[in-house]
Amino acid sequence: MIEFKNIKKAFGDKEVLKGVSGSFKPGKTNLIIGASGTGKSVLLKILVGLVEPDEGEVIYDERNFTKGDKDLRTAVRQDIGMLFQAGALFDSKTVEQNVMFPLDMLKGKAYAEKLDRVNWCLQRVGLEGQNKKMPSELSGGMRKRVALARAIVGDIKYLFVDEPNSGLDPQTSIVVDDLIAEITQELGITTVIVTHDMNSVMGIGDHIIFLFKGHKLWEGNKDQILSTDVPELNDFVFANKLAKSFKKNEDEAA
Ligand SMILES: Nc1ncnc2c1ncn2[C@@H]1O[C@H](COP(=O)(O)OP(=O)(O)OP(=O)(O)O)[C@@H](O)[C@H]1O
Repeated sequence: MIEFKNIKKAFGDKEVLKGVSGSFKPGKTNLIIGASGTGKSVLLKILVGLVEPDEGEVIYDERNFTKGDKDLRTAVRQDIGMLFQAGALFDSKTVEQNVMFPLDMLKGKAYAEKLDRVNWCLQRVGLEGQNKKMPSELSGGMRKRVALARAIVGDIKYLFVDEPNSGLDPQTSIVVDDLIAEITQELGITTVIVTHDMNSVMGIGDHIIFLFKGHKLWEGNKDQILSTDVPELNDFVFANKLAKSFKKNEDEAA
């Protein structure tokens, strides 16, 4: 389980996070949602230690990541897999080399052992036998799956994903979302996804945190979100015209 308590962060005089707390459980896809600029990515970066909070703490299975020493932080980091937008594939490396990259950082593993793990991950994301392909030969959805294989290659406990569907069409997005949710359940890992894609919310939102202007305004699951009476969340959920017209019809029928 990942717990975060009273997280505050400002950049200059701009307070981005104003005391956000919560927890994420294993085997679940946990989503952080909210409008643009509301602090979702900053919270994600604080959780993984890329940004330090001004106040508050992050605890991984009773290990205090914020206050822990270097060894504790290194141990937690080794349990973390990341699939971030900026973490694109290396264009000059093959699929196999890309996925193996995190394992190459760890000393003491034999190549055959690393290759076994890479092949297992590639098979799990539906890319068995694509080892020697170059990223340029793959579709956007396949590249995302390679990045997912790379994120889980290190026998992780926690998976962090920033906007998994950016640049993907709606159908491919669902395939990637479902794959992340299946892997989360199978491996019993704690997955945290930042998104503003309502399809993801409705498809894989086991646990959802809604951020608004630096506060956690609501939390719940995909079955509860449509009947929320929090106006700011309603505006977010029913932001597009199609969803608005559904809502209007439902309200009129009630
Ligand atoms: N390193 C930084 N220095 C200064 N300001 C920053 C920094 N990182 C983030 N911010 C500011 O913090 C605010 C929240 O940014 P964040 O990226 O978390 O938003 P977000 O909710 O993820 O939005 P989006 O959905 O558009 O990605 C923004 O106003 C952003 O400009």
